[in-house]
Amino acid sequence: MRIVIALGGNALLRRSDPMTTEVQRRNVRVAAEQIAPLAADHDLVVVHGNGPQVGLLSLQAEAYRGAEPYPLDVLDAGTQGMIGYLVQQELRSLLPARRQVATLLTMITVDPEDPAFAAPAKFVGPGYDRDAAAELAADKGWTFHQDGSAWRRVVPSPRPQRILEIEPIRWLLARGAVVICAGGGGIPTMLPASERGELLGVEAVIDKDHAAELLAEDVRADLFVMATDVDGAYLGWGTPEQRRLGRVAPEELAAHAFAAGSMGPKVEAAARFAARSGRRAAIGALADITKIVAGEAGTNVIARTAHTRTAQEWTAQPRTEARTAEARAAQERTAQERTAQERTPETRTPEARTARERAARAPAARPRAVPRERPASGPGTEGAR
Ligand SMILES: Nc1ncnc2c1ncn2[C@@H]1O[C@H](COP(=O)(O)OP(=O)(O)O)[C@@H](O)[C@H]1O
Ligand SMILES: NC(=O)OP(=O)(O)O
Repeated sequence: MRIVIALGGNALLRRSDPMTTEVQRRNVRVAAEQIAPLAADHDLVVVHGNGPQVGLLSLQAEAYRGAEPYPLDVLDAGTQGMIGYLVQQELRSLLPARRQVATLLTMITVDPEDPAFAAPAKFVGPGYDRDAAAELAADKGWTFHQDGSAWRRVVPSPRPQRILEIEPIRWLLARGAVVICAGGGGIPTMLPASERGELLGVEAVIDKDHAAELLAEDVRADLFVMATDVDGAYLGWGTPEQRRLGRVAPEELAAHAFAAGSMGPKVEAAARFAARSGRRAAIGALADITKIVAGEAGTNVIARTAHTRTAQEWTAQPRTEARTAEARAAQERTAQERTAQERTPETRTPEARTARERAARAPAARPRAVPRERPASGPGTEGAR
């Protein structure tokens, strides 16, 4: 089987854990011990979260006054290296020497018009008590939402559209490597308005469950597993009546509400994958990965209509390729429109040309206008996670 496994950032750094390298390594080792035995029989792609880690890097960046803090896209890239390194190292230590493990920096495109830019919802960094969160919000202009009993910073989390490195990911898989990619949901990236324009990083953190789902479709995974710090998706979560879902169809999940920024994206990603692929998606505890793969643990999302999906439908164009084709067609249309405008005498003036060029650049320029949640005045008082 080909399996995409998404490891939760909160599972790698649990809320009660101190945010140290050693603690993360210990948690990564738990994950690696679960994943390594699967590598003998399966193609494996590992995606990791970065919520706690990217927030911590941001706090550290804010503490140094000698330079502008690094933007979130750069910090996202940092977490791909940092966490990817730990996962790669721990897996290599457990796998036979001949089995290659590779971590790939992965950029994923997002839509500048995504409504998520106006409604930050992705939890990052440590948890605070209410007063400490209010102080940081006032000091740095950050937004905080309640996450369980703690308050955590939230940042925009636009939907992933296209995985720019999908080809190298497939090359590595075809050569038998265990691939660690799309870490932290990928580095959010804006496509240029024209083929030759520059790619731009975006101040955001993509949800790694949505990114992993896109990836699972793009690599034609047989199974998509989201491993986190709970043993499944619960109905009535946090109430005395809470009940874990065992096996469920995607359309049944749509009838229930799940928490935005945590279980919500997992449930949505699982339902989407199961419905589109006819294959199984599962949500469960990091320590249970082997059992989840065997279908013996977690919340398993399986389409009722799986048998009606033909192999031909599932082998049709993957989403990233479909988006690429759409984007190319849009670029060609824009180029044709521009050529037509240039042929029109009244648009040939320098002013008209400048306005047109500005308009062409506008979508790509937008992410720079996404509020940078700053300024800073030293590190905040952190509560326990
Ligand atoms: N309905 C629910 N069922 C189970 N867990 C839930 C539910 N609603 C919210 N949660 C929370 O979701 C968390 C897992 O999501 P998240 O923190 O985003 O995980 P990760 O970072 O590991 O991907 C759990 O620790 C739990 O506190
Ligand atoms: N990027 C992301 O979704 O990270 P978490 O899994 O840590 O929330």
